Amino acid sequence: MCLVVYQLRTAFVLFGLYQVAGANFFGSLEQSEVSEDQILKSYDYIIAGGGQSGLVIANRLSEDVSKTVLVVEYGYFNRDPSQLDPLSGIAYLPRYLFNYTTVPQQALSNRTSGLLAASAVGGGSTLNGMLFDRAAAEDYDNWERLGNPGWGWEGLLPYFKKSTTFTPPRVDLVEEFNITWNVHKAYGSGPIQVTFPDWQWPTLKTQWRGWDELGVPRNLEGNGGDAYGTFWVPTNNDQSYRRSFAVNAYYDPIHARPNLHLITGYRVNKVIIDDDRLARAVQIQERKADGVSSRSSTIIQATKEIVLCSGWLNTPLILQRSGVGPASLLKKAGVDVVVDLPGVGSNLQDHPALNPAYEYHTDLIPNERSLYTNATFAQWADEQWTQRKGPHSLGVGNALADLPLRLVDEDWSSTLAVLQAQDPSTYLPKHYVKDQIDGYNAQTKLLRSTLSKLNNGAIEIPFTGVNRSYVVLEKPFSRGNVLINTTDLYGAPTIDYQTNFNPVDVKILIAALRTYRKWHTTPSMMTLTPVEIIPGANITTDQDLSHYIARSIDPTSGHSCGTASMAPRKIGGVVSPDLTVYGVKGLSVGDISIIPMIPGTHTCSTVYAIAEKAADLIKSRNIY
Ligand SMILES: Cc1cc2nc3c(=O)[nH]c(=O)nc-3n(C[C@H](O)[C@H](O)[C@H](O)COP(=O)(O)OP(=O)(O)OC[C@H]3O[C@@H](n4cnc5c(N)ncnc54)[C@H](O)[C@@H]3O)c2cc1C
Repeated sequence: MCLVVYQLRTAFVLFGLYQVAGANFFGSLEQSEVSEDQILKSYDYIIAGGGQSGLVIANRLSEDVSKTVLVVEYGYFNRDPSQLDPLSGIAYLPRYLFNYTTVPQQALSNRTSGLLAASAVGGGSTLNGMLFDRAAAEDYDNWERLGNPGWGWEGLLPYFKKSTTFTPPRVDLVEEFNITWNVHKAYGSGPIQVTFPDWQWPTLKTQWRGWDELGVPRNLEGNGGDAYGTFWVPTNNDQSYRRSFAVNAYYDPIHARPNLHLITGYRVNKVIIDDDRLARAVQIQERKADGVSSRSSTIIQATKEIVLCSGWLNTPLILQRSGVGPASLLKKAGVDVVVDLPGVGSNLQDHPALNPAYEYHTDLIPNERSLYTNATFAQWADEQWTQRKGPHSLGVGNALADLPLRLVDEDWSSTLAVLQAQDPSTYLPKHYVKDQIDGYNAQTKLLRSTLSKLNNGAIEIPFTGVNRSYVVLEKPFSRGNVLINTTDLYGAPTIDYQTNFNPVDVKILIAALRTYRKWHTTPSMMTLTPVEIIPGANITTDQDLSHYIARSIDPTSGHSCGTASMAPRKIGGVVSPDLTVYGVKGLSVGDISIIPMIPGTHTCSTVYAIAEKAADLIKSRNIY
């Protein structure tokens, strides 16, 4: 009897959805996209945020045609074809980003900073740099060691593979540049296409030799758990070097599913949680250019689960507006406390990055500048690109040096000893309670052990055959936070990275800048006659280097995470290893916020794996 009722209900819902989707096909909205008037009163699953993780989870949950899925996305589609080209990865269009700034960063001469939080269908994957790498196995194993069974490298590898398909580049390029990879170890047959471009600058070979001469070991495949030393990294492009991302890989192929709805230009204001602490519905509201909506808000019910995928910035804000967060903050903001969960919005981490530069006086030709200085070469490059070949297929580059602390800092053991001797509360945000301090202690204990090993990186230096690079802090010890505006719940939040607040971060960065210089003194690099431009060869003392760092470091590489951290509740966690929010039923998080300790990698590939795993976890607890 129950089964019959269930089938009737499902058939009714599917019929309703099919009608709506059919109507969209002839309208201005994309198929599967609905307007507010077409939206149903209730869905099995509601996903807050149609960014990178949201679209993966929407795809997987709607595979079961008996389940209805609604995705609510604040941003809009970006269907401009140029957004698929490799160079789009360095032009972060402001209209697809949230427009907030941080509070003054105390350790950065009180500078404020912009931030990178995507606001578009496909989220970060729609505009990111497309470098497609993963961290060393050790970094994910630390998530598991922190108290998250199933989230180590072995637990994530099937999901890394499930999300990705690798295609080798042309053979002569492979031979000329000694490009290496290991399909079996790293890749599967998933929706995201990855490959190497059709071009590399000749100077890249010199740079590789420089790292060899410095004693940095080469790894054949970084994406198989060995992301340390030097290694090649593919980009998430298809074989015509077009961006392969959450929209064209996970959404477009299934956009006509009748059980899937997507509404764009709407904000999830909050989750409505009943007296039994069951998440029952979301309140959504139309977005307007000036941020003010003319319409009143609408409530949509979820019968199985609400999944927050609004990213590192907005997932904690939605939780806080819903009454889940630090009680003292919520009371100040006039929000009724549903669950006092101090970790919501804390534990913010990113990869602070410096951008030093050299002039190569005897650079190889052609080089990147040839595109502007040599008309014949530029014309040839343009012609090549009409066949989707040549220099324009190269985006952000494909080689990384991921340097273990021991190769960066001669004094590494005393650096780690400084950490051990620290009173952690000195450098943590002032509102941290005991559980959070205990959690931070657990993290630093793991990081001290990890950084004493050679199987992971403390500093990343991408090299692309050009004369400038980034020096990136992979495992920062400073922690920040994202807190709602207590006078206007939808106003600009308080965003504080506390970049370099812990002096150990500065110590490691100084050692890294010196290593970067040392690389330029190797015999191979000296053939380029490099002359330091930024920060400048006259900046040599620790004090001068730390001033340069404070003046110029960018607090973000676009890898912000940790603000709804997966960890035991007694050490400040927000979600359990099954990704459900502590203290609330029917509510989970499936995006980058759940990362407890930032991995030493660009985060896109890791987010695909998290979202794929999240979808399996959600399905497994909602079988009926
Ligand atoms: C500019 C930039 C460059 C990057 N470069 C690289 C790179 O080269 N390589 C790499 O590996 N990684 C890179 N990253 C990181 C990577 O893209 C992100 O870590 C990843 O996309 C995060 O996915 P997510 O699903 O957690 O969040 P997002 O993809 O950001 O999705 C969150 C979505 O939620 C929506 N949203 C927010 N609030 C609400 C609300 N209240 N209601 C409804 N919807 C809401 C947003 O509009 C957004 O679409 C970059 C990121 C950025 C921003």
